[in-house]
Formats: sequence, C-alpha cells, structure tokens
Amino acid sequence: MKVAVLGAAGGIGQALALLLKTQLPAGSKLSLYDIAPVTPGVAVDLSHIPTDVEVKGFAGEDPTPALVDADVVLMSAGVARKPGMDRSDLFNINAGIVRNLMEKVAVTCPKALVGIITNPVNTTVAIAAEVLKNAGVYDKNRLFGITTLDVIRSETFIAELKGLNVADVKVNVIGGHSGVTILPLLSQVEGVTFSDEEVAAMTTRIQNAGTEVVEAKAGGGSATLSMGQAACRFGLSLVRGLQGEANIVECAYVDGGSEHAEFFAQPVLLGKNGVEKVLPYGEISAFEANARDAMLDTLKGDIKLGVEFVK
Ligand SMILES: NC(=O)c1ccc[n+]([C@@H]2O[C@H](COP(=O)([O-])OP(=O)(O)OC[C@H]3O[C@@H](n4cnc5c(N)ncnc54)[C@H](O)[C@@H]3O)[C@@H](O)[C@H]2O)c1
Ligand SMILES: O=C(O)C[C@H](O)C(=O)O
Repeated sequence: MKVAVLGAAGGIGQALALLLKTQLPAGSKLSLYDIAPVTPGVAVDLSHIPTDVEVKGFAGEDPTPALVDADVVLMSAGVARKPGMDRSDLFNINAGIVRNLMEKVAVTCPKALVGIITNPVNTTVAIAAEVLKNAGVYDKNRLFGITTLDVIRSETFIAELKGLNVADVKVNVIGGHSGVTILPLLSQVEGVTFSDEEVAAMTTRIQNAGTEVVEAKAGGGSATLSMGQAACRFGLSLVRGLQGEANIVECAYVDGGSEHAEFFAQPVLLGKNGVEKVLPYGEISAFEANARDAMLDTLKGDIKLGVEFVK
C-alpha cells in the first residue's frame, strides 16, 4: 500500500506523515511531496523511526515521482487562514494549487483514492472532480473531501460537556466543511440528551472550531495537529477499506448522489474501490432539518465556484 502526502512539509503534512509512519500497516510505503526544499529532509528524519514503513521525500515543481503507484493521495498543499479570514478567502491561491496537483494525479495515479484537505474544501473537491472529468478519469467513488476534523471535534466537545468517555461518543457530521455547512447531528448521539440551548451552543462551537484555533494561534496558522490526527484516521480508514476490511464507515464530503447538493458530507461505507455505499444519515431533528435546508444555497454556491474555476 502506497500513501502519498502532498503538502508534506507543512503543519498538517508533517504531523500527518509522522502519524502515518507509525500507524500504517507493515510493508506500506509513504511518499512525501512539497514544493519546499526541506521535504526530502522530513523523509530522512521520519525514516529513523523504527517501523516497517518506507518513507521517501520529493521536493520541487513536479509531484509526479511521489505519485507513481500511489493507492491513496492525501492533499494538504496550499495556504492556511489567518485571523479575520474566512476559508473562502483561501480560494484565490488554493484553487490553482489543487487544480495543478490534480492534473498530475489524473495522469500518474488516476485510480488512487484522493482525500482533499486543502481549503476551502467545499470548493476544492469540486475543482478536483472537474480536473479528473476533463482528463476522462473521474470516478466519484475515489474522491473525498476530508471532514473528519469536524467529527473528532464533535466527539471531543460532547464528551467534555457530558462527562463521557470520548471513545464511546460517535457522531455524524453532514453537509460540508465551513461555517453553517458543518452540521453535527447531535440528536443521534446515543445515551445523551441536550437541551435546546445546548444544541444551539454546541452546534455553533463545532461550526466555529476552526476559527477558535486560528484566533488562538494569533496569525501562526490554523489547525495542524488535530487535522493531522483527523487525516490520519481518515487515511487509515481508506487503507483498511482497500485491504478488504469490512464495516469501515466514515463521514466524508463526496459526490454521492445526495438529493441536497452535488457534493455532500455524510457517512460512507469504504471498501476496495473507495466508496462502496453512501449511507443514509438517518432521522434528524427539526432543528437539524432547518439547519440543513438553510445551508444549501451556501454549499451549492461553493461547489459552483469550483466547477466554474476549472471550466
Ligand atoms: N479539511 C480540513 O478540515 C482542514 C483542516 C485544517 C487545515 N486545512 C487546510 O489545509 C491546508 C494546509 O494547511 P497547513 O496548516 O498544513 O498549511 P502550511 O502552510 O503549514 O502547509 C502548507 C504546505 O503546502 C505547501 N505547498 C504550497 N503550494 C504547494 C504546491 N503547489 N505543491 C506542493 N506543496 C505546496 C507549502 O510549501 C507548505 O509546506 C490549508 O488550506 C488549510 O486551510 C484543512
Ligand atoms: O479553519 C480553518 O481555516 C482550518 C480548518 O478548516 C479547520 O476547520 O480547522
């Protein structure tokens, strides 16, 4: 199994690479790419950790050598937010970066499962899809926007609020990955009840959690360590699905035939071909149904921006 990380010298990339080096199955290959010249050094550094995962690092303008034979590509290349910015403010720089990298993916490893981390995810996933379509290699089951950070934040914050063991808290987060498009389904969390005030406050906290980190880092970037953990969890789930493990379910932002939007985050069953099945997100409360319906114009606008950027 070969996993390529694009943007591997960055805050997320290095944390993710470290976690993958220590958690990928024995015999895996880890391929690190970034335009930053330090990247081969990051790989040398990681290679001194005694696990059976081979690490190689590549720098420069062309990601092709890193992508050869990749089964999974995780992309965090691009710029991150500073205080006062919205994720959509990253579009001008990151749209072109994602397009250019996806053009190389389309040629070099068109069958790879691709997980997009680079913001604004609602839009960059649409860009990635358009690039793959233009190259004639689009398979909607192999492209994912990684929304796992919203899931792990929800699990953490709910466990804290309710005094639970976080390992026992499971929550689906649907929609997309920015502001009101992030919708945690609190009504479905087993063994927990929330007052209306708690639902409103918890939903807002989860939606604003990225901004919470951006402000706390005071100009030093956005979430990197928690995102490294989230991307590792999602990447390992992709690998486990590819290896034929049963019942691997994660929420992700996919082109899954949703009635709501062309791309929509919801639970998906992962397997040897990526998405085996898009799962229904189940019964939701009136509050959640209102929030879902209210996000759709924003989400569809984000997607349209990505489609038009490539066309
Ligand atoms: N999906 C999510 O939940 C989530 C969470 C956190 C951050 N993000 C996003 O992830 C992205 C990366 O964040 P970060 O904190 O790691 O930023 P960072 O600035 O620390 O790292 C980004 C890396 O990308 C590299 N890069 C830039 N252009 C490149 C290119 N053309 N090819 C290869 N590498 C290139 C840079 O050299 C840098 O090393 C941002 O867009 C951020 O908003 C997404
Ligand atoms: O908020 C950001 O800009 C980064 C990321 O999308 C997050 O949710 O932390």
